[in-house]
Amino acid sequence: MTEIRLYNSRTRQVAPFRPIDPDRVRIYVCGPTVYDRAHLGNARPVVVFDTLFRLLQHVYGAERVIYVRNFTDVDDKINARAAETGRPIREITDETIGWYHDDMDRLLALRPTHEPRATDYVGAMIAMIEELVAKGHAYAAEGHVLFDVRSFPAYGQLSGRSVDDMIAGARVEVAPYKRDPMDFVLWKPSAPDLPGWDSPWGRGRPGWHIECSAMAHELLGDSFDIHGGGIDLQFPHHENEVAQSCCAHPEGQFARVWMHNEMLLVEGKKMSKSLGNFFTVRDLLDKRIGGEVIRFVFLSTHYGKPMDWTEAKVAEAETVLLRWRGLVAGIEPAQSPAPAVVAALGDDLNTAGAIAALHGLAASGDAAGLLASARLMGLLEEGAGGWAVRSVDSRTAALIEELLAARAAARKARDFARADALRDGFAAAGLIVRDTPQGAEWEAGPNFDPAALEALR
Ligand SMILES: Nc1ncnc2c1ncn2[C@@H]1O[C@H](COP(=O)(O)OP(=O)(O)OP(=O)(O)O)[C@@H](O)[C@H]1O
Ligand SMILES: [Zn+2]
Repeated sequence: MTEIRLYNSRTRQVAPFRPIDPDRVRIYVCGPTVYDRAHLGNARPVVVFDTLFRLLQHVYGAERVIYVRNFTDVDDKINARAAETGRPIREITDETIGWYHDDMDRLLALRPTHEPRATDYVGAMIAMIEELVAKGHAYAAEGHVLFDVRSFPAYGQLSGRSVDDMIAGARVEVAPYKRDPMDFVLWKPSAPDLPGWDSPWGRGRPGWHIECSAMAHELLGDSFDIHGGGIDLQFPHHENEVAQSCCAHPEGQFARVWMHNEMLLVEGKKMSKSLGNFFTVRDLLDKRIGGEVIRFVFLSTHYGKPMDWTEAKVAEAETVLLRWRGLVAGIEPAQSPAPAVVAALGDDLNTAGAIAALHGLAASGDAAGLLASARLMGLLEEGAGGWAVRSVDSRTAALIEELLAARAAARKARDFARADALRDGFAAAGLIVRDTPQGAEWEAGPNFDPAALEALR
């Protein structure tokens, strides 16, 4: 059996991965808060953990891996969005989940085994909080329930900080009802016009951290194999998950391996909604950058390293994928992926090394091996062609858009000679253009010649 070695953020070491039960390999990954389109940074953990999911399925069997990724559908940001727009919360969260599925499907990410919505698990959260209060790890105060961090000596171990350092360094919310400034909210009161559930502490709603602890426990049990998410969640979110879960269920150990993807950066800073320096996955797809291209760019960098998004990386991915798609056209995939590719992935998900191995297969002319191995990484999938790698590179796509705009302008100006010349030029270049009520749609025909378009400028 292929050995998988993973870097565990908890122990800060790479170690061989041994599932608790090889017939039920269990992963939990923190999913999105659903009030807006996913930005490109949010897609990085999706692609990273999808690749891990595929590798585990390959090694242990597709039916033996249980992958849970939640939707946080109760949150202040969602309430704020509902207040701004006057729309019902459920409508906003349903719509956002639909967008998330559409966008992540385009990145060739498999749907997880379970995608729990937090609001379906509030009963389990209340039960867990009651357990924590009963065991002396939490206390109720002014309609809130707080976790008592001093009651859990291992608090801070995951992120490598002591409670005293945290207080000194962190921006903590001081509140009169907290015994210690680091104590965090498990439950809080809810105003009558906001979502709320009846509980032993009055009508209220859960804190964010308890959601993941409760859903992971319901779906995966006291102990499971891998917990993932972005490094930005390591503290406080994951630290708090550990504290809640280990104190409520001391017979288990919660997650054995913690994996954190590094951030997608924009000019050295984390891409994030709060900084406003983001663009969405949808923005890229609308620019006709293929989902497969986006996936390839992510896989070109190890998940543990910060990365930038650049036009050059997109162009490189397009070139490689187009060449590979040409090589494997009409070829049946080999029985199994190449050992070098599996070994690279097993080496703490060394996706850059796996891509280097794919280049080796392409160079040696092993198209069947290339196809089987690329598919293990979610690349060169059949049927994905239409929206996977697109048929033209981004520079050509931009030129086509420019020429279509020029044709529209010519028509508007009643310059029919120019409009007709463009129409004939498109046909001569093998570009199929259809006029629709939403505007012009185009497709590269079988004899498409991008060079012929240049002359139309
Ligand atoms: N720039 C980024 N690069 C990589 N992963 C990211 C980035 N930003 C967020 N993530 C990850 O995306 C996932 C979804 O997180 P969540 O929905 O909480 O994002 P968010 O808080 O809305 O984003 P933001 O941080 O932009 O406000 C988490 O696993 C988080 O770690
Ligand atoms: Zn979480």
